[in-house]
Amino acid sequence: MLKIPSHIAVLTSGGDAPGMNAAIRAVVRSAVYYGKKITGIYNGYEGLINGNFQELNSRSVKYILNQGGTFLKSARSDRFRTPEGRKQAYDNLAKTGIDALIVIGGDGSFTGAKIFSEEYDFQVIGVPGTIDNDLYGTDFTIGYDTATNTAIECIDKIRDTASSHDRLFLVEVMGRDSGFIALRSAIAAGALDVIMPENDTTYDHLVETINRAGKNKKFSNIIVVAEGNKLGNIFEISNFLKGKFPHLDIKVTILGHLQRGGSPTVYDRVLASKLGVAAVEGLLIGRNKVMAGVMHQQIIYTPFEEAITRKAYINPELIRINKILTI
Ligand SMILES: Nc1ncnc2c1ncn2[C@@H]1O[C@H](COP(=O)(O)OP(=O)(O)O)[C@@H](O)[C@H]1O
Ligand SMILES: O=P(O)(O)OC[C@H]1O[C@](O)(COP(=O)(O)O)[C@@H](O)[C@@H]1O
Ligand SMILES: [Mg+2]
Repeated sequence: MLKIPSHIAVLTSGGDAPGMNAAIRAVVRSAVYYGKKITGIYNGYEGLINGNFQELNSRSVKYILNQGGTFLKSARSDRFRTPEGRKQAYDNLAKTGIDALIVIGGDGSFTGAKIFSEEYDFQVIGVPGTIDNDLYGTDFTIGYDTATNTAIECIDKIRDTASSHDRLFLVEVMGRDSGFIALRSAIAAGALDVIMPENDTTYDHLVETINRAGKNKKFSNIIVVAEGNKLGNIFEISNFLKGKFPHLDIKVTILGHLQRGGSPTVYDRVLASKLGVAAVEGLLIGRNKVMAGVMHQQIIYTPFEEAITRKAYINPELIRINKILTI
């Protein structure tokens, strides 16, 4: 028989992402709208284990829609990886009368959520919040659009100085195991090439690309490097290229955590609002162990198992387009 939850909890986990606040707001307001009790858990799974709970109401989430970060704070919790940690987490939920949980996070958070939900037969829904966009079951994750906008704002600035000095810049963007941020920012910023885990770039290919640029009289260039690429770290790549092209002035810039902050874009605010409502409505119709996502403009619920194990799709057409446009 379908058990409808009466008291929902929400937490943010893993790397923070712009738009997480908008998602929390949407969860809290829709829970209130449907007459449910709603509790915020601070510090992700660490707060779940420590009992760091706070009951929320619709006014608790005012003025956060446009704020980066997450007011509930986030954490990476080693204790939640242990059965003892998860037992403590369950005891705290049970003691507080919470009967459903919404986890806003990425692949790691959903792996933990799946294990916890199975261990304790606890109803859990995920909301994809990560700048990496590395989840199957949603076209965009919350934060990805803002992060790429931040990245291209920075790369545009690098472009100015690269052009003044006829330099080659290697720019590292985030993406622990994926090239989504790299590919999208490369296209938007007109980068000469992009090195990411999905395209197995070789040193030979890089040499060929730089030679081609020289022949086509492109004297200032940007190559976007995803941190998770398989060729090597950005300094190794730079040293190799310096050896091959001693006449080129080659510089390295690492954008790093800049990409994780800032006010969310309209796209991320709207996506977070849709997904926060979808998560609560999903719980109310009995969905469990699934992630709410938007694919082709439609809300869909994908089992955690698929969301974390199936590969999020990098569109090879974008790689082809970038090659054509940087001739
Ligand atoms: N195999 C696992 N078992 C239990 N918890 C996990 C597991 N993998 C990840 N988690 C929990 O999820 C948290 C967030 O995962 P992480 O990979 O850091 O971020 P994200 O969710 O953004 O991908 C981890 O710190 C840990 O507490
Ligand atoms: O902030 P930290 O802990 O240094 O982690 C950096 C990692 O987090 C990310 O920014 C986001 O990844 P997650 O959302 O999976 O946590 C990655 O791109 C990056 O590799
Ligand atoms: Mg992740």
